[in-house]
Amino acid sequence: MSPFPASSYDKFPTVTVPGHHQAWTGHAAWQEAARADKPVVVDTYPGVRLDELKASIAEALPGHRILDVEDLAALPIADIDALIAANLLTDDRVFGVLSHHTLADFYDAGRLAGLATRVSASDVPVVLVGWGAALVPLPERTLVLADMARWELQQRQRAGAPNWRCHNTNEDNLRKYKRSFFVEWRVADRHKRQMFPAVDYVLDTNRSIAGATLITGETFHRGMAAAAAAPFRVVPFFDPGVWGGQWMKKVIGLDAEADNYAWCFDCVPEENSILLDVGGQVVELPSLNVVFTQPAALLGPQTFARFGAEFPIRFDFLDTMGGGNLSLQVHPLTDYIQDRFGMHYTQDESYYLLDAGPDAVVYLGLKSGTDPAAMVRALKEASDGGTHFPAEDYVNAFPARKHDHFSIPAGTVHASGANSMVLEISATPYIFTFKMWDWDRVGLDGRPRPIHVDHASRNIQWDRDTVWVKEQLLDQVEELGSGPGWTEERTGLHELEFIEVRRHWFTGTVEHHTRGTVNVLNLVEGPEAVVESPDGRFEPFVVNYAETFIIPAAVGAYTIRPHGAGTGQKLATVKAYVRGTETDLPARVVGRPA
Ligand SMILES: O=P(O)(O)OC[C@H]1O[C@@H](O)[C@@H](O)[C@@H](O)[C@@H]1O
Repeated sequence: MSPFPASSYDKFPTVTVPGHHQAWTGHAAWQEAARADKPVVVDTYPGVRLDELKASIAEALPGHRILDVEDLAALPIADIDALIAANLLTDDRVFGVLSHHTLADFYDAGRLAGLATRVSASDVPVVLVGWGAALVPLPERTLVLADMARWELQQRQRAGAPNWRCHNTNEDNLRKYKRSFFVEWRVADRHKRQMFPAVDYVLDTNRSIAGATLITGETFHRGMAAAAAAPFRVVPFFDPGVWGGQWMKKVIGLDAEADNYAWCFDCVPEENSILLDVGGQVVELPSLNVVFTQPAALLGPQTFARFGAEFPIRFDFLDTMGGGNLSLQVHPLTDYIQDRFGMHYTQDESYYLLDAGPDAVVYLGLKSGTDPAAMVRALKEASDGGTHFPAEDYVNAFPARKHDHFSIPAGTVHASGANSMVLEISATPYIFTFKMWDWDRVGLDGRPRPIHVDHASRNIQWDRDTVWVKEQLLDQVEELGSGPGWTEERTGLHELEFIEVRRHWFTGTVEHHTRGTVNVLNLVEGPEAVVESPDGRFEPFVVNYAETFIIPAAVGAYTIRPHGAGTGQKLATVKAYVRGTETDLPARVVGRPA
């Protein structure tokens, strides 16, 4: 294993909103929102602490009447439970079916209309609050979106927060997450997207209600447009796990006292946040807002046409250095994930090794000659009866070295072994892991982690054996071109997957072009590089070792060269994009904003 490289990895990247913009905090925020002589409507993302919010508004605006729209007009939770029962189905702790409800389904339309009448008849100014406050049919209003990133919501759930209007403080976190993932967040994002064109203000409630910062809708939209016009990074988050390791602590500079860190999600815009610098004040918002408000500029017309307002590429880290094996697992085929869970596309993956111990292996594909029935029987016995599953008898273990790239098309049995530092370059879905064997251990909560042998056995592609994996998935690197001070290679992914990955090794300047589609990169070798615009369209953007960064489709031409501590060294980036979405049409023809 190479000594852990030190990195200046930036854990709090920000996007500067150009121009002069104001932000308000505390009482000043509510006074600003109430400035116009109109009812104030504060629509909250589910999970925002409503009691604190109401108390804080009451303190700042003592002359106002505050009406909680949820208490006054939402359906009883038992009725909502009945409506969404089909989405949460079964006893399964993890998997449900994606909801296609709208927030209006969870409300009594008559009561919403009654609230509107009450507001117009009120002799004092009114503030409406709650998830769905914007559904009250008012002729005029000041609309505030109180927003929050999913990652913060998960932390709150782990600390005891219930689901929306539920009394499930002590429920298993996986079940809380399931209700959020399959229902609440789908409905909330659908509702939020409708509000974006009309928002007067956006409130960042990620930290505290008392310290919540307010910006205008115009500042918000400028910030989103700024993100989609230049290279940017989302805010990474780090999570411990049963197999977690020690590498990220040292390289990224995380809490040395923590037991381990397993995951770093540093490009999962669905869950991450983005930091906007608004005149020196930092505002945190879900990075998904960039995807929703700027889909064509960010994704490019062809990726948007194919996926909708959805960021299809996921980069994350899996650190098992000094830790354990991931569960032995398989991901669903597209046909299965659509049929069973209502997802549009599946969890195709790949592991790029940022670093590897001398004993590191990737478990990948079945041993040639494996008898499917015998393997499924052994897995079932192990999960039912607590017997040992001899994984090595059934599954290949290939040595893994730094800079190896393993493709893992859905349906292929796999796991990263201990003592590996993986950069996952995968399709965005991330919870559809069918664990088959968890190496005789329990999860961090002391309970066995959920095992899904039945789902797994319906998805394993039994012909992906030793021979197939060696031919199709190992050592696929192909040199594509070179120039002064650089070479370009294709490292993956397998032809069954939709992501193309190019690696550049360079000592000089490499010319890149988005060709009308979003690029996601990581500096996988060398301490520091700079991304520049040949025609000065964006400020030089410095990236450090192991940082993932997004180049929006609208950027067009950009260059990357060694910089600062990286000057004079041989560096490498990996770059991912959706195959077949590049276009050589001029930008104006493909709809790039002016
Ligand atoms: O099931 P465990 O062991 O936690 O591993 C789960 C991890 O596996 C990897 O292959 C990927 O699918 C990750 O997205 C996932 O988080």
